[in-house]
Amino acid sequence: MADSSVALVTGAARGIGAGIARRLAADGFDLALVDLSAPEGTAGEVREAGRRAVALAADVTDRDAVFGAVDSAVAELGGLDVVVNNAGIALVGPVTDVSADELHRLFAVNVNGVLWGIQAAAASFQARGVRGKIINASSIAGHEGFAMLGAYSATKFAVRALTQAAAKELAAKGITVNAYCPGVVGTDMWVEIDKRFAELTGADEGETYAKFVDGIALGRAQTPEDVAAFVSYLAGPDSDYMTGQAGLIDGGLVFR
Ligand SMILES: NC(=O)C1=CN([C@@H]2O[C@H](COP(=O)(O)OP(=O)(O)OC[C@H]3O[C@@H](n4cnc5c(N)ncnc54)[C@H](O)[C@@H]3O)[C@@H](O)[C@H]2O)C=CC1
Ligand SMILES: CC(=O)C(C)=O
Repeated sequence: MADSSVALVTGAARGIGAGIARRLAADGFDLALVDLSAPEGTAGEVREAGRRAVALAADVTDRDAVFGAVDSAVAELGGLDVVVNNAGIALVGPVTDVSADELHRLFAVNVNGVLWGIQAAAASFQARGVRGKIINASSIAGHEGFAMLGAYSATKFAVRALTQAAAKELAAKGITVNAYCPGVVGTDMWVEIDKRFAELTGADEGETYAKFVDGIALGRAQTPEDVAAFVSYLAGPDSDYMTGQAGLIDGGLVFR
């Protein structure tokens, strides 16, 4: 990888996005970090690792804001080679009860946000003649519909569809598009999922998380670093011949 490679990561303030930022910094990338509020903490970690970082506030549901973040990354860091559309939210509840407002918000973040990121990345790569890489957050829930996570699962299936179609459309330009599909990662998102399961089903707090982790063949919950190691591969030259894939990285939970 060239010394000046730049990656942009959305949802970089915490959890998997922060883990990806730390890993890509260790790989030698400079980082543009995007979240609802500028993720200064993660940017500080990247700088401590010896790489340049800019922290940008943008809501991924806002197409103009996403294009603006990509433009800022290029302007402030002198280029952009990799875009990781990681930001996402969860929604727990039976498919029979999901409201129109909940569904609208969920799709706005998890699907529209990824689509705006693909569009902004593709436009920027093509304008600069960069054979860039676009990497999207799907999930085990993008390969299997999970009870109480049906609407969320639908958004992650949609991310796989966008990944496949964009890969086909952009291959001739030398741009690859892939997705990562984590399993049960011990982030704030899972704290919220577990709490909501408890409220809705009467399970004890911690019980749902423990049950999911129990199903993992490798016998432990996943860390952001486990996910980031796969994203590092997708962002680097070793994955140059891979496009349109949505790879499971889940410790052995969903087998496809
Ligand atoms: N935690 C898990 O077990 C799994 C997570 N994933 C996916 O990985 C991605 C990251 O998940 P986690 O780190 O666990 O989540 P998290 O909830 O810990 O962090 C998500 C980050 O995204 C940001 N964000 C949310 N909405 C945003 C918006 N509209 N614009 C900009 N930033 C926004 C949040 O502020 C937060 O910093 C998500 O797409 C999630 O669906 C997939 C499979 C498993
Ligand atoms: C949060 C998530 O994607 C699952 C299924 O754990």
